[in-house]
Amino acid sequence: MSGSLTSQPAPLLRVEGLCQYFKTQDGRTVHAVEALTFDIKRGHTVGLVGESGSGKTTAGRAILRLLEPTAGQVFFNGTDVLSLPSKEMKRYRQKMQIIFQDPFSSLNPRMRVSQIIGEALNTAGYPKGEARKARVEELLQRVGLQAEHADRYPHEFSGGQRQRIGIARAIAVEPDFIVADESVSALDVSVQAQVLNLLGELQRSLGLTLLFIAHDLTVVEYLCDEVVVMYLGRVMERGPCREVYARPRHPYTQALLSAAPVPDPTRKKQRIVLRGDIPSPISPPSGCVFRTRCPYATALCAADVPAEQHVSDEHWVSCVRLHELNLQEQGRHDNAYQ
Ligand SMILES: Nc1ncnc2c1ncn2[C@@H]1O[C@H](COP(=O)(O)OP(=O)(O)OP(=O)(O)O)[C@@H](O)[C@H]1O
Repeated sequence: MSGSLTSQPAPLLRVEGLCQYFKTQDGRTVHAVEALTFDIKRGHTVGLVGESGSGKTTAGRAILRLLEPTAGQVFFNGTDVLSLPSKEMKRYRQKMQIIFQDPFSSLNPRMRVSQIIGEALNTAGYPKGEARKARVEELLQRVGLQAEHADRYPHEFSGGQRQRIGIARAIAVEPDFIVADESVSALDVSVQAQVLNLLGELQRSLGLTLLFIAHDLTVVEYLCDEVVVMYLGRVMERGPCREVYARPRHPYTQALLSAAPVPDPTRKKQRIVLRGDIPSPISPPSGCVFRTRCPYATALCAADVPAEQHVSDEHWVSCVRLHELNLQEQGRHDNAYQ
């Protein structure tokens, strides 16, 4: 969205070495998020992508401290929010909001829209009375609904309208940062596009910083400045969308992009089909977690967890064979022109 900006704003959010484990009933450990590191510049939108089970939702919730992370730090405007006592955290909660995945279960069915949004205004200490009523109406109009919708219950709305109510609730407290968790996936394509446009418009006009959690790579390319690609709890590749989409360097990103539909049918591409299923996060593979499905894996990949390698600008890739694979690609390319 703001990818065309030439100046580089400072990060509003920095996630460092974030780990979120869960214990199963039989005492085993689920490594849902492992050593997650990335940042989001103020006013930027970052897309978090990966297959189902890669840890995206857990990461979003851990960042907002809706879960208590196992390890790591989350700096919001320079403050490590994970180490804040709960009283101080309350103040930060207002600045960091979430739009939930499912517009059907995230709104209390027994509350009118005015109460749902009013509840958010309560937590922000907004005064009651006429001013609040006016604020609710203003928020509804801001998200493309009407003032009279304030008296209705969630079941009286369509999926797209409910999503808009969720967005109004999130922006009611004037946050700086919003996690939007697949906020459009439950909707049909045209409604999805309208909600995406609304999010984009609000991001620009309110100067919001967004973490957009999604399966759909096309949506991320459309909406986001940077992308973080996760697999089995770990980051495989991250960087500016224009760079990662044009030159994906990690075999997993290449496979994901090869499976995404291309809007332009003349841009033909070969689909990379990954073998096997995603392993269990209870016993992730040693070394590179992607190696059991990677077409290029060698014994080297099982040895150590690959360190992130700097490719260009702010483009990082976690693959020990990165340079070797790139040389091979280069060789193929050169041969093709001989
Ligand atoms: N409370 C929990 N207890 C145990 N395991 C959990 C818990 N929450 C998530 N997990 C596991 O953590 C892993 C990551 O789940 P998560 O929902 O974060 O992935 P995701 O990438 O958001 O998937 P999806 O795209 O399907 O929403 C999964 O294996 C999931 O089963």
